[in-house]
Amino acid sequence: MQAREANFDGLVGPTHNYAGLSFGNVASQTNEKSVANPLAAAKQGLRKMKRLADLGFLQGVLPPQERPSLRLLRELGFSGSDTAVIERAAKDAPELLAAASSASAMWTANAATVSPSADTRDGRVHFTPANLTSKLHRAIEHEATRRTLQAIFADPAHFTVHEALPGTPALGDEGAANHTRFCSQYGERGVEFFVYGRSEYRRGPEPVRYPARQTFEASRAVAQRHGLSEDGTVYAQQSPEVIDAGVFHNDVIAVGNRQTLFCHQRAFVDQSAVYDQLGAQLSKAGAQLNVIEVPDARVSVADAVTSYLFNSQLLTRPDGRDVLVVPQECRENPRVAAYLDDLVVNAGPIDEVLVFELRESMKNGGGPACLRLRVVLNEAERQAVAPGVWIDDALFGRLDAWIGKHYRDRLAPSDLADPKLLDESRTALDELTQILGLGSLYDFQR
Ligand SMILES: N=C(N)NCCC[C@H](NC(=O)CCC(=O)O)C(=O)O
Repeated sequence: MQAREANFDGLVGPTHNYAGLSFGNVASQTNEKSVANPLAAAKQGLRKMKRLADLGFLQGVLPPQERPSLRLLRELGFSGSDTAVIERAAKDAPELLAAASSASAMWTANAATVSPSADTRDGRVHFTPANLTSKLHRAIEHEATRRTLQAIFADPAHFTVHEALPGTPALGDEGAANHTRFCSQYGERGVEFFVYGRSEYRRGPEPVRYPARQTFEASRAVAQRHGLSEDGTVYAQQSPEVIDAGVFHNDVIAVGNRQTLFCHQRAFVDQSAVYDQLGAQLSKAGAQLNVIEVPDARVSVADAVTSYLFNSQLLTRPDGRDVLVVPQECRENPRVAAYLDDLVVNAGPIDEVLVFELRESMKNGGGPACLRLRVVLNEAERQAVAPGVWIDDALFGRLDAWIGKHYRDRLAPSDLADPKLLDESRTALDELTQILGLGSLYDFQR
């Protein structure tokens, strides 16, 4: 059956800020306490969506979550009116207020793991929202993510949206950032590639400096509940040394699409065995794996982490050409820029590089690939998606105006103490659900 890949980007929320919440994510730590520009952040992300939609890609949008999360703050013991809760948290535990205020749901590669219907036993598209247990500010996302996915992918004849896995270290799950699907054509049965950072029960190498967020046990559980076949599944361990160098998700060191895996030489434990296994499974699905491996000598892991070369989107255009969507930072690093120039000249599978300015998100460790959730859909499934979330000229115009009306252009860490931010945020989100036609998504609307 014919199918296409859709990308659903997270719309940056009005509380976008730099709180240094992600230990192990170099950009988040480096930019802690710098002043953010939520308006610019949201517009940068929206422009990426618009340009990709203009190029003929199927482009959707996922709404931000309600922040600050009063629910979290109340669960943590702050009480009284909403204003009193925020003022008290700002005074007694600003780090908890920051966690409750993060706009991190914008990185929708961490929203869920998605298996297309061609791969699943029951022929439905399966979604498992990621529990994101590794970080408090992210562990509070999955319930709202599930609600949003259910509102958008509502038809049970086509879609199954699971609960997140239990939130415990043994089952740490970071969603599609550690999952790649290979196939010959999108609508054909594919091979789903799960990359984990550590295993809770099988002894193996582990990073020593920074946390491994994804476990083998979580990856396997997702594959099982999605009803994937053994032939259609490959597991690999991320190299612990690169996690210790700041590669907190696999999508910071590798990206794949259809038959192509674009990755760094040091991405995986026992890398050649990983290629062999992937190649063997993929050949059973009628496709031949093509690996573009970037040598350390040309681009170091440190360069990959600062430029986000591998946090690119590898997309197949409707005319069959493959394009690589990279952040501006790749052009600013001379070694990465030279590598990309050669890649295109050498007439490999990548025909064109598209460069995007995503500085506000990048400063928190979120590149083009972090900002999107891939969902492969056949025509009937595409018809069943809530219609208001597809980016076209009209929706772009409405969202652009909505951002301009509601977002601040400056948000310093001390501004999180301002209770007006909650009202501004709720007013904006209330209007947004009408724009997207998603009904009452948020707690404050219920
Ligand atoms: N690689 C992918 N797919 N996603 C990137 C997620 C970045 C996010 N940053 C943050 O959450 C920083 C928030 C702060 O520090 O304010 C994270 O570390 O989980």
